Amino acid sequence: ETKDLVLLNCWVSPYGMRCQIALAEKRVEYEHKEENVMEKSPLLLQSNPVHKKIPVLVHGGKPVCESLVIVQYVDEAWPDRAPLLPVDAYGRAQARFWADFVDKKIFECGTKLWKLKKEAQGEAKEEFTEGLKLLEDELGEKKYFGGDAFGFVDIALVPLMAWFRTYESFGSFSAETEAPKLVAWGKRCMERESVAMSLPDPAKVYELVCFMRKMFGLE
Ligand SMILES: N[C@@H](CCC(=O)N[C@@H](CSO)C(=O)NCC(=O)O)C(=O)O
Repeated sequence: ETKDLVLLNCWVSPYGMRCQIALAEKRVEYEHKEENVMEKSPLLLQSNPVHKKIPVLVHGGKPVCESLVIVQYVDEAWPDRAPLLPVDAYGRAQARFWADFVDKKIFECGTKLWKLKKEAQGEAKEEFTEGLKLLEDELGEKKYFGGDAFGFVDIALVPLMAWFRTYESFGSFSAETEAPKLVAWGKRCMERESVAMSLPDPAKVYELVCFMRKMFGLE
């Protein structure tokens, strides 16, 4: 099982963290291959010729690309334990809707907070904090996004906890002020070993982003 399951990843990627959490929830062993996205390996280029991006899960030599697709694949390939998506069609549709929202309004937007100069950030910052508020409302008083069970939407969003410090710093906002319920939810998720073992130290993420900003001439 271990030899024929490989995750091509990069430790700082919130997308890769999703896959690590899903595999940990399923207690599935796999080989973690760290990629340097500035020097992509032949295996990565061959496994994801379309986007040439990590994460890629290679199962029995067959590549699965796109983090949310990988998480759903993991749920279906190991269906006998730790279900990640709800069983009913409507619950699955809602989970997919919010996971897609997280992609667009949190991570795609969040990237702009550190990749753009202050003056160009305006719209992205608006969209990001608006996204946080909508997620706060969606979570409400629930323990997790799916209710009492940790699941797909939680996995999609929780890598935010490793990036929040970086987004706050370059987006000049306070997570505690903008999204107190999300901060509390993030702490609850971090109590799960599958999450704690998959998320890097936020200070290390911040350090790398500062280095990348210098590399991109943003500082
Ligand atoms: N929609 C995809 C995004 C993956 C991605 O951006 N991967 C980045 C590293 S993490 O920011 C990546 O591989 N970038 C390499 C490149 O853009 O050349 C997913 O959900 O898997």
